[in-house]
Amino acid sequence: MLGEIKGGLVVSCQALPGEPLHSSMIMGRMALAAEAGGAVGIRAQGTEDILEIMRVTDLPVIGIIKRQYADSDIYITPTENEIRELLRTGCAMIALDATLRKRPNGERLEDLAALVKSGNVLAMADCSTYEEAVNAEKIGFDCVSTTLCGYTPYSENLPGPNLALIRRLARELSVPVIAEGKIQTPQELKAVLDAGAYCAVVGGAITRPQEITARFTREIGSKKRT
Ligand SMILES: CC(=O)N[C@H](C=O)[C@@H](O)[C@H](O)[C@H](O)COP(=O)(O)O
Repeated sequence: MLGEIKGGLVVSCQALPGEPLHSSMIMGRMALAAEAGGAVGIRAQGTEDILEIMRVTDLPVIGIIKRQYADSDIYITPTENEIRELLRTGCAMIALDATLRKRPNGERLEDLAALVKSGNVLAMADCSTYEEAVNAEKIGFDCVSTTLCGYTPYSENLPGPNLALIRRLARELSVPVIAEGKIQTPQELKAVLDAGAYCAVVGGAITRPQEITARFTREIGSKKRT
């Protein structure tokens, strides 16, 4: 599967409860549109969306489940329960928070990576810093991503993708480095690949129309009706 996504664009099709497009049917259609536009893979949240996307497209799916636990800030595939749910979908890769923060139920990252791999599924490490990505490679993840850079209190929070981090990781790690997070334009997509990313994941700029609309309205001063 990693070979299939090399050098390409993976589109993240996610709408959580409370978002305007929250619907498996709509996420399936988003994925179809992404496929028609040349995407090489889809990242999706929740078993219903993943199954619908796998039903309507031929693209490999990176599956996650976002869930909050009271005893931890980690919410992207936080525990072995979410991994077991994802393994049942047959998705090609499972991504999980690979930060070094305390996990729910005191679970250990290395055990979770091993659980993913025990299902013959690739494990993707969502990281926020260089050190986290190095650790993820060491404990056996198949690829690392910059998904959480700017989303942990201690990581560098830039308005766009962190090109310096991508460049450093691509130079120093052996596993593929996937650029994910804050890629807003085709030019930024090109820039992350030029910085050495193996492939890139773009979400909101393609699949969250409320964010796209807000980027336009901000430019002219919003005339939101009350
Ligand atoms: C931090 C976090 O929770 N990121 C989530 C991870 O799955 C998604 O909400 C993002 O949309 C995804 O990472 C793609 O990023 P962007 O939408 O910026 O292109």
